[in-house]
Amino acid sequence: MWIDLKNHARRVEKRRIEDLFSDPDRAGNFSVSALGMLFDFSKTQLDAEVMDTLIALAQASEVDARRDAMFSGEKINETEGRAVLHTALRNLDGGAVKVDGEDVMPEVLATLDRMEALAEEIRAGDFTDVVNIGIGGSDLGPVMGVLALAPYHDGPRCHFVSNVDGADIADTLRGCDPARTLFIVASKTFSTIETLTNARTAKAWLADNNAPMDGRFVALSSNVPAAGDFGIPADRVLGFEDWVGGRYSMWGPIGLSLMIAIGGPAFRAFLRGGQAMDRHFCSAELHENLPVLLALVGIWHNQGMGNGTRAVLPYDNRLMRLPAYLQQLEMESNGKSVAMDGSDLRVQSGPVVWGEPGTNGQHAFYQLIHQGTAVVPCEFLVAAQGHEADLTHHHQLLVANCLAQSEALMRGRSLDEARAKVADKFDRDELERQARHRVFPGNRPSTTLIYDKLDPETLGKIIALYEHRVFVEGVILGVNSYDQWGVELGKELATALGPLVTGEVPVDGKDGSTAQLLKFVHTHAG
Ligand SMILES: O=P(O)(O)OC[C@H]1O[C@](O)(CO)[C@@H](O)[C@@H]1O
Repeated sequence: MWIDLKNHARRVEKRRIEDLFSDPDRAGNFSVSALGMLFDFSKTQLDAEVMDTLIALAQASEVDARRDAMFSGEKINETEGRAVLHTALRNLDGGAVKVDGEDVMPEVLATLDRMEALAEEIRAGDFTDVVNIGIGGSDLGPVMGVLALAPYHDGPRCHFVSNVDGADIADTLRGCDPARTLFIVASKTFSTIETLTNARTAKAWLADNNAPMDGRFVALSSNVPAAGDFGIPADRVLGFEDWVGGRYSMWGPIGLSLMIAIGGPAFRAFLRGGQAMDRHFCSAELHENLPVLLALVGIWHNQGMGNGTRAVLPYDNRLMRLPAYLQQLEMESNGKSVAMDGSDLRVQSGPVVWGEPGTNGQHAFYQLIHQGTAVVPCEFLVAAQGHEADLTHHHQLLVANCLAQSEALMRGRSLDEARAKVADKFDRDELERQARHRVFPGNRPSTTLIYDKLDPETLGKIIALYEHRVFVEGVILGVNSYDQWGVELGKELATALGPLVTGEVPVDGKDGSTAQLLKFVHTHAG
């Protein structure tokens, strides 16, 4: 079937996407509306035959069966021997979920209640600032969510420190009052060097400012003993199980900073949004299933058309960290070249994901998207409504820009149109040269996800949509989307290089480049 996909790509490559709209039903046939959102993928080269192949691919990969296995607590993360049940964290009223025969829901719901009580205590206390210290999945979800739901904030200010670069914590703490700042140490393993280093610095900052440590730290971790060793008592630790992957963890304790910012009821609305997407994913037919369709469009572009990257372009400024969040979600999950069974992957691994919010990206990298030689499939996201009732003209302009971009990518501008644009400015010879620079090839694919308004429930739906998209793409590629062995080697080498950087250990046996860089550090570090 991979061959069929390539053959389809060859069949359609010269065709104009625009021409496909001579079929008056195209927009309706190549879009799906569910849960208050519309996913339009009609501005792509997909046609009924390609769709048949993609659906057949999903069926042959047993997406349905794998999905059911995931939701029922089977250990589908085979390389780590773990179940994958972040969905249980938002299963507010969905009944039992069993792992090794035991229902995990009573513990999940009790933890959610504890989390809410703690969040309310912090919101009602006299903290002005809350600093979440975490990295990767223990940072990107909460930071993305806190920015996304700014209109719902009524708690203390939330900051996020992730980078081991001392600049991150120093710049953050400069604006905080030691007497009124609470630290959240978010680390599933409680062993991540960046997070522990920052947490120790936070502790020292309190001590240096004669502020008590008591009641000033909360830990979010699966490793309660390690949090205890750090000095955070068990009653200030919110735990979660190993069946919640780091990049899928913002629905549970790791989302505490978001809950502190927006309050328990709004956080539960976020969970309800995720749960609604789970139900849709589990019940809708493949050809009407939002996550499946988003995944199939991704597979088509990445594997069929051979596009190595995809851009995520939210026309929603508060989703400014969504591209970064999706980079981890998608690239840590599906950036693999070994299949689940240990064999070499016979297709490309998942694509590079990147992006920026519109309209800012338009004034930065859209030049390449429109006129560069590589085709970058674009995924637009936009709300029908903004939050700023007195600034509707801004929102209308934002929407117009979003729609204009997908139209421009598809239509392009022909040489004749370009000539007409500049005909009165140049003489005949110069006109030809100038016109060529103003040609847009067009025929560049994009999809648009449009929703009512970015409220907590909608954010929950969008994030769960992308999570399941990654899962479906992973199943079709044949990889394990839930491990991340590719991050290990760098961590090991950084630990080994530490004493070489400090000079405790001589630089022996290193490659010439690394040795030269170390030498520069030693002579310039001051
Ligand atoms: O929450 P932890 O255990 O500190 O891990 C942070 C991040 O590090 C990784 O393990 C590797 O980058 C991510 O998967 C994870 O989100």
